[in-house]
Amino acid sequence: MLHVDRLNGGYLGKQVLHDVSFEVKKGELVGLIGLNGAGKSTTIKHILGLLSPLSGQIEIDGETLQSSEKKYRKKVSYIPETPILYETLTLQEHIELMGKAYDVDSKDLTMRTNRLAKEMRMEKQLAWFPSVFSKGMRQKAMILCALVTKTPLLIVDEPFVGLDPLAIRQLLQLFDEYKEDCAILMSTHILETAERHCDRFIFLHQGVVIATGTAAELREVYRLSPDATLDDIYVEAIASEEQSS
Ligand SMILES: Nc1ncnc2c1ncn2[C@@H]1O[C@H](COP(=O)(O)OP(=O)(O)OP(=O)(O)O)[C@@H](O)[C@H]1O
Repeated sequence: MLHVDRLNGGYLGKQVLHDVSFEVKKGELVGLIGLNGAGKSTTIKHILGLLSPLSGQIEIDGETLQSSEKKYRKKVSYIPETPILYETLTLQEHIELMGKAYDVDSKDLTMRTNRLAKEMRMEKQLAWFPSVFSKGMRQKAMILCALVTKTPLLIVDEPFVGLDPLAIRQLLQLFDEYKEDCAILMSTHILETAERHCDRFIFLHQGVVIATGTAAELREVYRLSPDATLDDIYVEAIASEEQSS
């Protein structure tokens, strides 16, 4: 669903990503893991088309920004780490705006909204303005806005910050359903949760992909015992990278 091929990118005068290649297939929830400053958000900004690559290609469900910007943008939705909401629109109006932007059939939109609002315990809040939302409610609002679109690719940046334990569990269940016919790329530092719910992992270090695979595959790569956690694997990956550089 998502193919990132030899991506070199970053900001004006500062290359951050070096030959980054990976893919996320339909049916997968893939964890993008890296230290602070590793380049996770920069990778996400490139996939969302907010930054232009120096070289390389990004394809979502057969489309690139070059082949058709409009089609490409409709194939990806995004849950940002920091909620961005319009203070003059209710949550319901935010969702309607998303529906229009992504051409979601109005019946489907109503059905998805009702269901997701119920599951995320946000039914009452549909009529509220963001100014009266708690931090967690703002985050849940962003989640609802992204999930109603049902795009082939969902990108999620640190989704658990500010959510209560029940909401985290509900969100992970929603991800499980969402990925049945879509793909999800999730950046997170919460390795314990990632280990339990992600199908595969991409380790990004100093703008370079140093390893990809399932937890079992990565344990083999780093010759770790079968009970090594993702945390152990990640620490080993960084140590061996720093030793060899
Ligand atoms: N707007 C910007 N202009 C220039 N450099 C930037 C900009 N944003 C980030 N960077 C740099 O790009 C590099 C990668 O940052 P990025 O935000 O992608 O890291 P990250 O992996 O998402 O980190 P974190 O886990 O802390 O969120 C860092 O060296 C950072 O200083």
